[in-house]
Amino acid sequence: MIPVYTPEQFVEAFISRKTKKQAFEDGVMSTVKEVLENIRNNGEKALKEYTLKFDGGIPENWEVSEEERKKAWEQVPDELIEALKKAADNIRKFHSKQLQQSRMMEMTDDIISGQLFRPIDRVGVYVPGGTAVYPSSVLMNAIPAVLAGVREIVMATPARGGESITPILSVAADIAGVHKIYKIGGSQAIAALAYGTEEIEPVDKIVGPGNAYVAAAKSLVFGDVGIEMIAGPSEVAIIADETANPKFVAADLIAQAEHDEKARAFIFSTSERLVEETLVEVKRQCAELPRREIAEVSLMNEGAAVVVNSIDEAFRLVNELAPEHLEIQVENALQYLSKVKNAGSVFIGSFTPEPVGDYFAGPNHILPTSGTARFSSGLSVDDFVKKTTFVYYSEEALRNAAPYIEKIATEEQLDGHARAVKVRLEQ
Ligand SMILES: NC(=O)c1ccc[n+]([C@@H]2O[C@H](COP(=O)([O-])OP(=O)(O)OC[C@H]3O[C@@H](n4cnc5c(N)ncnc54)[C@H](O)[C@@H]3O)[C@@H](O)[C@H]2O)c1
Ligand SMILES: N[C@H](CO)Cc1c[nH]c[nH+]1
Ligand SMILES: [Zn+2]
Repeated sequence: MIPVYTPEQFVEAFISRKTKKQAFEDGVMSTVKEVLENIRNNGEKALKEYTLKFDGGIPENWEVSEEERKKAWEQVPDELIEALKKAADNIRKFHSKQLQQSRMMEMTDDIISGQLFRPIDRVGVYVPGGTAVYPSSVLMNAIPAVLAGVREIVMATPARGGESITPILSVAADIAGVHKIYKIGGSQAIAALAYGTEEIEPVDKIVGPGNAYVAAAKSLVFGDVGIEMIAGPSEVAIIADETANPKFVAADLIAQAEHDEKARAFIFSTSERLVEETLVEVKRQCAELPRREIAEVSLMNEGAAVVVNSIDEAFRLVNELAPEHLEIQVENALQYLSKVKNAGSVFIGSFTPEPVGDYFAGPNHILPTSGTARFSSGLSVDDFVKKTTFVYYSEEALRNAAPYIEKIATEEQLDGHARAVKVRLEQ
């Protein structure tokens, strides 16, 4: 069910910028533009209209009440709470290493410069909830924001038919440290967070994954608010040699494919036998899967199996592809880490399937997709921090620097700039 490509065909179909599909379909873009404009101009009235239209009901209150949040703890099994707490500990531990202190540098005796690190004040985190429930994404979104010191973290997630949200999301929000939860989804949630309504205060930055409507909305509000990235459907690229286990490889391809019909799962192997056995395994394992239809459509339309001549060729293709997730299932896999140039997150060896990272290991699972790992990185504490530079010059220091500054200012024909220096040194 996964089509087989030659390396050249793969490049043409999945990497070439000329053949790359546009990010969002026209229909999605036009719907989202209308939603954003209407909510920006008409606030609550428009937010209710779209929530009813796209999510089938309007909740009594947008915000999940304290009582609902408390009750949620009674509705979630203890073992699930324990699993989430353990995952949260790992995520906290990993992300706490990303924290940076403001720094001051004495360049000379009379020149000081440095950087202030300040948390963003209000952040909106989007947690998808259309076709699956993602408590793990609550943790991944919010824990780095808490560590960065964000004053208020508000979470938005859809509530089907105007009901409350699934209790596990509320529990995960408490574990992570989310301050407010809104029962709003899709592009209407992004509009409400970006522009505010009579009942919802706007935020400074919106982070988190979502479907095409959410992603398109984030791309359009960027500038009015910050965003971390536009995360598209999930992706995995697996590099496997003849020592890899086809059962494991097939399971990992399916694990991404089951997210979304548009998810992309690729295998690059030096072994024709492994590819053949993996394809058979994929068919067998898909048959047992509750989300089988989604996975099958994804693997058939967006998947690829490529037989390569060497592991080096596999890395060349993968580095051009810049996938969200890369699995290396080859002999002595750790040794190949140095060959990775572009990837959101890497999973090394046969016993590190990608779901280890989705749920538990600690690194973030909100990662760049669609080739954007060429120039961007996964969500981190940095996304919630602003870095403000500062400088201090004494009179003596300015006197020493003046000729250089004046020279460049004059070249730029900005005499006012030159004068701002000169005027201080004239007395
Ligand atoms: N990168 C990550 O870390 C990560 C994590 C979890 C999920 N995901 C991805 O997030 C996506 C989740 O998508 P989802 O749909 O399940 O949830 P979602 O919450 O992103 O989207 C659902 C919302 O979309 C809106 N919507 C649906 N159809 C619409 C239409 N025709 N017009 C306008 N609005 C419409 C509705 O308001 C609905 O509430 C998947 O692609 C999944 O792979 C990514
Ligand atoms: N694999 C997804 C990121 O692409 C994250 C996720 C959440 N839950 C399961 N998986
Ligand atoms: Zn996943």
